[in-house]
Amino acid sequence: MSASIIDGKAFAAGLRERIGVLASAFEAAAGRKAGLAVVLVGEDPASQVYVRNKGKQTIACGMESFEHKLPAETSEADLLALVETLNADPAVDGILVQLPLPAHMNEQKVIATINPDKDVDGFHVVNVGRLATGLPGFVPCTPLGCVMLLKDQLGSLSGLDAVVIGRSNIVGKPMAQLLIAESCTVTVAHSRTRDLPDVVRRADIVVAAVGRPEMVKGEWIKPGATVIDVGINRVAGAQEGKSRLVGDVDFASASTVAGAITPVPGGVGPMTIAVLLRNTIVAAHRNAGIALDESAI
Ligand SMILES: Nc1nc2c(c(=O)[nH]1)N[C@@H](CN(C=O)c1ccc(C(=O)N[C@@H](CCC(=O)O)C(=O)O)cc1)CN2
Repeated sequence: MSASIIDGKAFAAGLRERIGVLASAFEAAAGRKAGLAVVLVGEDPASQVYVRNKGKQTIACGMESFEHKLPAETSEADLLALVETLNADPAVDGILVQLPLPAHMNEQKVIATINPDKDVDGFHVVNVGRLATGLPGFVPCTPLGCVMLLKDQLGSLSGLDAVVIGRSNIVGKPMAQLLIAESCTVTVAHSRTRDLPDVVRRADIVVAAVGRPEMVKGEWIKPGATVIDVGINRVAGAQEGKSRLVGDVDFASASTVAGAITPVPGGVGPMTIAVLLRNTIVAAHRNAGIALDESAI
């Protein structure tokens, strides 16, 4: 292996520490804690773990956690009513509805109901527009976490060739916008891209967010490139009945060619919740009209 391993778990721990300091200062200045409301509909096991971890980490950082767990058969109207209640609650600075939602609910409609200034997931179309036009808003947590890791690793990203594999609203598209804002030359690749290995081979930065286990091979990677693996895929383990997590990148081969690479688990994943807490403390300051140097977090 030649690549250095980008330790997202350690970076996320450092970020949470900085947020903890800001959260105490916010409480002293505002006379209340910053508050994050997380809504879970249904019993998806992975979502239950993520929501539990969000609650625990929110409290550990000195913020207030409001958890709302609704049964899978909750009507869309009831969920929208809860979101409206949270929009109106001054103790709630950030609102997150855990995805995926049950099939009978329209995710876009639910997201559109969240007040954009409490949309700490950055999924509301107003925040999508703000990101695209360079206005202050909220940026989706996973791609913002990827950019934080990239800047920590490389310093300036200006002028670098970046390939984002995947064009989802949650990761691929905002990732491309963020890299453009960092003055990268960005290519967004997807299932219809012709000669993907050749496209990837030109990139100084590769962000893989396709949801296909170990799809990106070492021989696709330009020597010395920085590889960010957003994939979290559970596959069968070596032992019968056991599973293991792998990314969208074939770590074994890619790590012999890349200059730096994120592992799965322990790379991008832990950044998602840490950045959510970052967005929440930012929302709290904005909502309370208290100044904060957001670029320093
Ligand atoms: N409303 C939202 N829903 C979802 C989001 C989101 O950002 N907002 N992202 C994902 C799930 N997610 C947080 O919600 C999340 C995913 C992964 C991790 C993480 O720490 N992963 C670990 C491995 C965890 C494991 O063992 O399974 C890692 O990669 O090291 C945290 C949060 C979808 N829904």
